[in-house]
Amino acid sequence: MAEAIKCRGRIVTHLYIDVPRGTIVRTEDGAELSTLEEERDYYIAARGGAGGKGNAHFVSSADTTPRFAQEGALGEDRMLYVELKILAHVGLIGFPNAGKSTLLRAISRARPKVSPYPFTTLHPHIGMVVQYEDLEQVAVADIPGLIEGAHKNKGLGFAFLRHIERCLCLLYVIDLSLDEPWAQLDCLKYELEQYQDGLSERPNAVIGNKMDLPEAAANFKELQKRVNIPVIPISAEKKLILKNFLCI
Ligand SMILES: Nc1nc2c(ncn2[C@@H]2O[C@H](COP(=O)(O)OP(=O)(O)OP(=O)(O)O)[C@@H](O)[C@H]2O)c(=O)[nH]1
Ligand SMILES: [Mg+2]
Repeated sequence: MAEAIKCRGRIVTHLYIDVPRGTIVRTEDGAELSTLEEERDYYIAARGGAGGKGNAHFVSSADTTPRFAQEGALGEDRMLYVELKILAHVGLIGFPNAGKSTLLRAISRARPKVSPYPFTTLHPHIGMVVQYEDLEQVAVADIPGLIEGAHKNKGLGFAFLRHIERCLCLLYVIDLSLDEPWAQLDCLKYELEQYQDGLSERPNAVIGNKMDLPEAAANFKELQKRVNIPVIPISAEKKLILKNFLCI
């Protein structure tokens, strides 16, 4: 979502927008003015007006200590919209009920709601996950569930797909308790591709969830045969990675 900010340049001083990396600055009608990509990028949101003449300028033999100073001109006054382009490093992509929120709860301190019915998550939740030695953190976004036809704006539709566009890599979360789980993966990728060419091929991995359920093991093996990258078998609910199934 773009956020509106009102900018007023003061006299002489300009007003700079100081925002996180990957922010787009837009006008009220949506035209892009600037993208702030790097750490020290800035955008002059509103220019300050010219300064007035100070007291010293009005010194004369008749008035050696003038108490008068000229006011400067007013600066620009603008309404701009700022939109954060990058939502997270990793986006959790899956059908409703696949266990995305359960997974985010298992790997971070984020607390998105979990329940046994679809469309529990309506807005993205971000969890900060691993803290590496260099203190770099990985932001993982739990994104609302996708359904077939999302690219035609079905279900949560475009809103959902727009969030995915803002993730650097994707984790496809597949519910292994359902028959033919590869159909979930094909459908998810198809919807992403229909929305934007190449989106489904962002750096990605496949997570097979709900491995604690009896029917999941057979489905996992079949899914693994059909995709050309390793599927990671987990139970988000039990906080387990089933290493004996891993084919890495
Ligand atoms: N048995 C089992 N159940 C799970 C597992 N992970 C999630 N669930 C259950 O699946 C249901 C849906 O989980 P959520 O995490 O809410 O699913 P979601 O993908 O976030 O769903 P939406 O928000 O609707 O997109 C809940 O009842 C969870 O308890 C798992 O590893 N094993
Ligand atoms: Mg959810």
